[in-house]
This record gives sequence, C-alpha cells and structure tokens, in this order.
Amino acid sequence: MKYMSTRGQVPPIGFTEAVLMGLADDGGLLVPEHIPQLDGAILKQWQNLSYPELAAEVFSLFTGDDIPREDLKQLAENSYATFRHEDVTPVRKLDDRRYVLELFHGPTFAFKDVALQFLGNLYSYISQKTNSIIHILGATSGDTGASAIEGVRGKAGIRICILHPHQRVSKVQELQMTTVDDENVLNLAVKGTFDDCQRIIKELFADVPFKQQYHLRAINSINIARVLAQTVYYFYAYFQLRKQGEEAPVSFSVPTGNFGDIFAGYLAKRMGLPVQRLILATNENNILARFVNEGVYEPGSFRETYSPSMDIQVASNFERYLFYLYGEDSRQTAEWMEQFKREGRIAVAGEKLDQVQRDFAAYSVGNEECLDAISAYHAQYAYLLDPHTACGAAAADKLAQDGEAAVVLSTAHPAKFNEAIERRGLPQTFPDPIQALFDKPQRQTVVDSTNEEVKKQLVSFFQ
Ligand SMILES: Cc1ncc(COP(=O)(O)O)c(C=O)c1O
Ligand SMILES: N[C@@H](CCOP(=O)(O)O)C(=O)O
Repeated sequence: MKYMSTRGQVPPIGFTEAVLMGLADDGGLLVPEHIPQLDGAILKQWQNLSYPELAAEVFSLFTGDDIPREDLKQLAENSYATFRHEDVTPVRKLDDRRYVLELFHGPTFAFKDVALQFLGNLYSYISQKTNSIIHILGATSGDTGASAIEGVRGKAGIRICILHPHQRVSKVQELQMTTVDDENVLNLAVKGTFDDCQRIIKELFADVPFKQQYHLRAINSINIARVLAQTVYYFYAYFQLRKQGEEAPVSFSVPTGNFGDIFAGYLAKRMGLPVQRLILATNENNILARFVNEGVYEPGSFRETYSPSMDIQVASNFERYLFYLYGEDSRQTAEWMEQFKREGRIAVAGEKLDQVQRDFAAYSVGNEECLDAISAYHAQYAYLLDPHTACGAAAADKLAQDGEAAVVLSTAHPAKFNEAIERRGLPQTFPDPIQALFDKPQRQTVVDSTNEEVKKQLVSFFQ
C-alpha cells in the first residue's frame, strides 16, 4: 500500500514514511492510494476476533510490507493491554436500539487513547527499526494532548511538545498534561484558541526545511495512522451489536470537532462495513453541521461551550473528505483549499451536496440542549454522559429513524468534564488516577499565539 497527498504533489510513499511525514509535504493530507474492499467472508472471519487481533488485521491492509504481521500483533497487544476494560471499547445497550460505544477506558479516559496508545508504540518501533529521531509536535483542545503525552512519556528517543489553548481546556485535561514530569515532555499554553494552536503547528509542519531540520512528527489526526486506528472500533462495535442479537441496520452518531473520528467511520463504511448512517454531531461551533445541511463550509464566530474539546472552527480532516467527494481529484482539492485560504469559504451545491447528505446526517447541539441530554440520560437510564457524548446522544435522538439501531460514540469519561455535569447537580466522583492529579505540581510555559514564539520554544527543546 502506498500513500499520496490530497493535493497531489508528493510522490507515492510507503506506510512508515507516511507516518513520519504526518502532514504531507505539499501542505495536503496523506491518504491511502486505494481503499481496501472487504467482502462478507472477511467480515465473517473478523467477527470473533479480540480487539487487538482486529486492530492488527485492519492495519495489515494498510502497512504493505513495512511491518510484519507478527510485529503488528505485538504492537496491538501492547497498546491495548493498558485499557481498563477487557473488550477495550465495549458497547453498552441502553434500551431497544440505543447503544453507547464506550471509548474512554484507556489511560487518559478519552477516545484518543485508542489511537494514541498504538501510535506511541508505533513511533518507538519505527524509531528503533529506522533510526529515526522522533520529535512530536501536536495541538490539542485537551484530549489529544493528554493522550499523546501518556503514549510516549519517558520513551527513549522520543520528545513531545503539545500546544493547548491557555485556560480553555477543562481542569482535569490541564492537569493530565501539565503534571507529567518526564523530561521528554513540553507543554505550551498558547494565549488563544485551539484553532490558533492547530494553525501554528500546521504552518510549522508546512515549513518543510524546518520540519526536517527538527525531525517534527505529528500525532494529531492529520497523521493517517491516527485515522486508521480509529476505524477499528467501528468494526468492533458492529460485531458486538450483532453478537448482542441486534439485527437492525446500524448507524453511528459521532461527536465531531476536527472531523477525524467521523472520517474514520466514513473510511470503514467505504471499506465495506454495513453502516446505515453516519450522524455528525457538533456543538455550537457548527461549521461542519452547516456544511452538511447547507453546503457552505465557512467558520462562524467562536463559542465557548460545555464540550470544549469540540470548540473547533477549522476541521483538519475536512480536506480528506473533500478529496473523496470530488472523486479523488487532487487538483480540485488543492483549488478548494487555496480558495478557502483566500476567501475563508467553500460552497458545494447540486449533486455534490446530495452526495454529502447521503454520506452524513448532521445536527448542531445547543449548549442547554447538551446539558438537557446529560440530565435526560441520567434520569432515564441512570447513565452519565460527558458533554461531548451528550452532543452525540442529542443528535441521535433528534435525527432518530424507525427501525435503526443507533450507536452513540462516547468519546470521554464524564469525570473529565465535571464542571459541565455539576451544572445539573449530578453526582460525580473522580476515578483514582484522576483524583491523584489534583495534588501534583504543574509545569507549562505560557506563550503568545505566534509562530515565532512557538518556534523559539521548539528550537531550544528539540535541539
Ligand atoms: C471528547 C471529545 N469528543 C469529541 C471530539 C471530536 O472528535 P474529532 O476531532 O475527531 O471530530 C474530541 C476532539 O477531537 C474530543 O476530545
Ligand atoms: N479534540 C481534539 C482536537 C485535536 O484533534 P485531533 O483528532 O486532530 O488530534 C483534542 O482533544 O485535542
């Protein structure tokens, strides 16, 4: 399997090179040269695999000859041994045709662990095999950062710098990142929003000489390995539903910000997983819901919400979807992205918009509506949702269709967002690993939201 850029200016490269390149050197995003097609027989073979076995199978379709299957199996075993649940990502049935896919049983209590435990180990593996220097640069609205740090802290040959928006992540998220005292970790708290952090790192990655000089690697979902790892739980969830006797067509409702998670679902569907609908749930930062419903992709005004990890205006994986929407036409994709940079707007209509609406249903969840969903699910099912998952649940309820089983992706443990939950006076206890964070000293450097400031920090940390 080879990888190419959505903007068409990178010669085909193998899996390892794609992981190391992260953002494509022409500023686009890397995608597989073709999407593997699975038939019913393969799905049948996969249905009884454990989570690590399934992850190794999925990855083996994308790694070409770069990683022997035995090594992939070992990587997956090691990565998912850190999860607190034997199923890794269990599905909870709430009632007839309503399910929650719990993705928060990893070390940092968020869905990011599923991909980042794997990617952390993959980076170690690649670094040992290829003698590559791994200097990770990432941006986070709270979860990716904590999870990426946890995936590589203390690992030989790896250093990591994470940018988060200063005082715009939850207290638990901040503590998870900034109480880590390993020398290979640097936290920069940027005076700005997540979009500022993401813009800065993308611009630094796009400066290819700088990226190469300092060996910068990505852990955000711009890295194709992140997306591939996230496809696995769509398959696993589907198989769990069937094993639980659910016979209805299966839809997934996905709390969405950077469009990585739902794009992984889109990829799983394109590979042949029988997915009825992909429901895209946003909070009030609803650029993606507006795109699906109206065909216009244009940032609105930034809103602080109860689901801060989805307070995102410019979604980094959107470009990958545009590429597929336009029949894998890299010239057209590059033009769209150029236009977006120039005019801050992309608009599609007619058959293309119809296609978007066949690919996704979308709903934007208001702040109070999010809290209402938390209260309602607690009252009805004695189940506590975190505010991001609550957006997914509210959208699934709003767009429910008869005869369909809806799986809401639960992207974080409620304890990470206790501030929102306490607004509804609901009981909340911290799991021990989170409680312990409150007594630890924090380390972070507050910086202005400029490329120069960040560059200065990186040069001294990664020298
Ligand atoms: C808890 C939580 N839910 C949902 C999302 C949105 O996922 P994505 O950015 O892949 O769309 C994020 C951030 O990515 C998150 O941290
Ligand atoms: N919500 C995310 C934002 C970054 O998304 P990613 O999937 O591209 O890493 C976060 O928690 O940081």
